[in-house]
Order: sequence, then structure tokens, then C-alpha cells
Amino acid sequence: MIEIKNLKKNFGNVEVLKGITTTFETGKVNMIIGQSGSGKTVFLKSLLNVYQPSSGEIMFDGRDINKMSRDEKQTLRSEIGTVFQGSALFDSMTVDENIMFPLNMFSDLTYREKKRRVMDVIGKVHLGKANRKYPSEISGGMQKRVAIARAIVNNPKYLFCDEPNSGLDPYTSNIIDDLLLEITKEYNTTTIINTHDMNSVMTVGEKIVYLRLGIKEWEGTKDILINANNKNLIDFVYSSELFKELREYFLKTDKTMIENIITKPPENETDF
Ligand SMILES: Nc1ncnc2c1ncn2[C@@H]1O[C@H](COP(=O)(O)OP(=O)(O)OP(=O)(O)O)[C@@H](O)[C@H]1O
Repeated sequence: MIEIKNLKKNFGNVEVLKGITTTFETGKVNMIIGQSGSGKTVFLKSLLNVYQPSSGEIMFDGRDINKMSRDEKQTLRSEIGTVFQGSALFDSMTVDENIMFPLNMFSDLTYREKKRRVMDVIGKVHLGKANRKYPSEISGGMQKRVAIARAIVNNPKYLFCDEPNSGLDPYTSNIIDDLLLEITKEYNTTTIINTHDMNSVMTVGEKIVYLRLGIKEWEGTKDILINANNKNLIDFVYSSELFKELREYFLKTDKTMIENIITKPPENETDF
């Protein structure tokens, strides 16, 4: 579990995160949504300590990041898997070498053991026989699988993903979403995903945190999201064309259904 209390981040005089308090649960897909510029990436990078927060508390399973020694921070770093926008693979390394990279950084396993771990996760993300290829020789969807395999090769407790579906077609996005959900359950990770993709949110999101202008405006489950009593959130959700059309379709269908019930008498007694 990751607990965040009153997290603030300024860049000079500009306050980007204005005091965020929330909790991300273990074994769940937690999603952060919000318009461009709402602070999602700064938030994720503050949790990762890429940015030093200006104030506030971040607790990783009870461990306060502000009170950690250098060694403890290094241990925490080894427990975190990350998938960043654009996959961020090393172009000069093969798929195998990319995936092995965190093991070289954080483990003292033998080469044989590392190789076995790499082959295990390659199977897990269904990369087939792409292991000897270079990133430029495989598709965007395959590159994303490599990035996920690299993120989980060290059995992380925490999995952070920034826009994992960016640049992917809807079909491949669904596959990546399902994979992230499956991994979260299998590895029992605390997974945090930044996304604009409402389809992902409604398919695999378990807890949703909505950021706006550096403030947490709403949080909850996807079941209550579409009826949330927050105009900004609803505007954001229905700004997706698909959602707009679905809403109109259901409104129309419901209306017709209701009219039918009210105006049509039952054809015979057994209708009830
Ligand atoms: N290193 C930085 N220095 C100064 N300002 C920054 C820095 N990084 C981000 N910002 C500002 O913080 C705000 C939030 O940016 P952030 O990248 O977190 O938004 P986002 O919600 O992730 O957007 P997107 O969905 O487009 O990725 C923006 O106004 C941005 O200009």
C-alpha cells in the first residue's frame, strides 16, 4: 500500500501539486486520470523520487520515504517497476538485454539465473521469439510488452506506468490493459497507472483518482465514476467521443424502454 499525505510540489514559484492526499492499495490497479497538465506525471515522478516533493508524506508499506537512508532508498528503488511513455527501451540492446538490465543493476544473481528470469517474463508477456531482436525491429505493442517484462523481471512490489497505451491502437491497448491487470493480481503489486484512456479506466481500473489543476478533485471506484457528483470529472469523462455516443445511446434506449412500459398495455396476463 502507498499512502500519500498532503503532497506538494513546486517548480520555482509555480505550485504544480497543491496538497494531494490519497491511498493506493496492494494488489489493485489504481488509475490516475485528468486533463493534460493536471499534474499526473509530476505526481508519479514525485512518488518515484525523481522529483523531490516540496512537502508532504509518502509511505511505501509504512516506510516514510522522507526518513529513508540512501541504502533504504536504493532497496525501495529495486522494488519498483516502471513503464514509461514511449517504452524507453535502450535501442542498442536486444530485447533480452533490455529486460535483464534491472537484474544487472539490482541483483547479484548469476548470469544463468538472470537468463532464466528473463525467459520466464518473456513467456509471461507473450513475447514469443522476439528476444534476440532490437527494439527498432519490433512493433509498438511488442515494445510495450518488453517494457512491462523489464518492469516485472525483479518481482516488484510496486508497478508505476505513465500512459502505457500511448501510441497503441485500441486492440493492442486492450491486450496491454489485460496484461497489467493480470500481473497486478499475480505479483500482488500496488499498481499505479496514469492515463487519459477512459476505455482502460472502465476495463481494468479498480481505484480511480481524478486530478485537476494539481488537486485531487475526486476518488472512487469505476462503478460510481459515471454517476459522480463532480461536473469537472463528468465533463472530462464524457469528453471522449465514445463515451458521449454511448451516453446518448443509453439515454435514448432507456427512454424508449420507459415509454414502452408506460404506454403499452400487457399483451396478455402472463406477461407479468
Ligand atoms: N520540470 C518542470 N518544471 C516546471 N514545470 C513543470 C515541470 N514539469 C511539469 N511542469 C508543469 O507542471 C504541470 C503539470 O504537468 P504534468 O506533466 O504533470 O501534467 P500531466 O497531467 O501529466 O499532462 P499530460 O497528460 O499531458 O502528460 C504543467 O503545467 C507543466 O508545465
